[in-house]
Amino acid sequence: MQVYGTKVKTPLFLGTARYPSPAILLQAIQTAQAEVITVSLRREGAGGGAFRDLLAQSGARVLPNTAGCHSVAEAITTARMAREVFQTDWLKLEVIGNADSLQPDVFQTVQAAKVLCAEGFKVFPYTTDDLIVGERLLEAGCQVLMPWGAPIGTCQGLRNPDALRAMRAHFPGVPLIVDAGIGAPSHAAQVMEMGFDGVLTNTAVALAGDPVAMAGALAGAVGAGQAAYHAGIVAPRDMAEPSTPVFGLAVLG
Ligand SMILES: CC(=O)[C@@H](O)[C@H](O)COP(=O)(O)O
Repeated sequence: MQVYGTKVKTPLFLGTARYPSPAILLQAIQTAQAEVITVSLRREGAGGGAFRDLLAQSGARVLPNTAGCHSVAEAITTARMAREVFQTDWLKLEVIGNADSLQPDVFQTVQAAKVLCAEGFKVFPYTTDDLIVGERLLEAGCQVLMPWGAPIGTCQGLRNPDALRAMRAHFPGVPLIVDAGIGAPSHAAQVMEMGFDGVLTNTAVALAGDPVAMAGALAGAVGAGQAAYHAGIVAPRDMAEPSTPVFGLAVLG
C-alpha cells in the first residue's frame, strides 16, 4: 500500500503493548516482518530509552499513537509530544469516547484530525465503520482510515463485516486498515479478502500462548487473504452448479 507517499509492503501492523517481555515483542515483530509498529507515548515513557532502543533494533517504522486520550486537547498534546520523542510526523490518532467500550469518539477524532493535519501530522485515525465520519476525516486531511473490526482488546473478529465491505466500496482509492478486535488469523485473512489494505493488531499477538508463533500465523494469514483478493474470489451462489461439465457425457443404454 502507498500511504502518505510511503510504500508499505507488509500489510500487518503490530501494536507493542502487553507482551510478556521486550525480547518476545522484538521476536514477534521480526517474525511478522512488520514494517510498521504502533507505540503509545505512555509506553515509551514507562520503558524509557531502553524501549526505544529495542524498537530501533526491530528496524520497523514507529507509528506513535494517542492511546488512552479522551479529549481533543489531550490527543493534540500527546501527538505533539510524540512527534518530539519519536521524531516522526506519523500519528495513529485515537480519541476514546467511553472507558468501558473503548469506542472512538468520532466527533472529537474529526476535530483533532483537523488540527493535527493542519500542523503537518500524517494522521492515521482510529474510527468506526461510519461512512460519513470517514468522509469528514478525509476532508480534515487524513489520507488513510482505520476502521475498527471490534472493540479494542476483545479479539472478537469483525463484528460488522457488511459495514466494512460498504466502506471498502465507498472509498475505493483510500488506504483502509482494520484496527482493533482481531483475534485470530482467520479474522485477518477475512479483512484482506475484502480488499482492505492492512490490519493492525495487538492483543491477539501479545496475549497469545506463543506470541512469536502467532505473529507468524497472522502474517501468513494476511498474505493469503491479500493474494486471494487479487486472485479474484468466486462469489457464492444460491444454486448448485456442477464443477465437472456434463456436456459431452456418453449416453448409456
Ligand atoms: C495498540 C493499539 O493501537 C490498540 O489500541 C489497537 O487498537 C489494537 O487493538 P487490539 O488490541 O484489539 O488488536
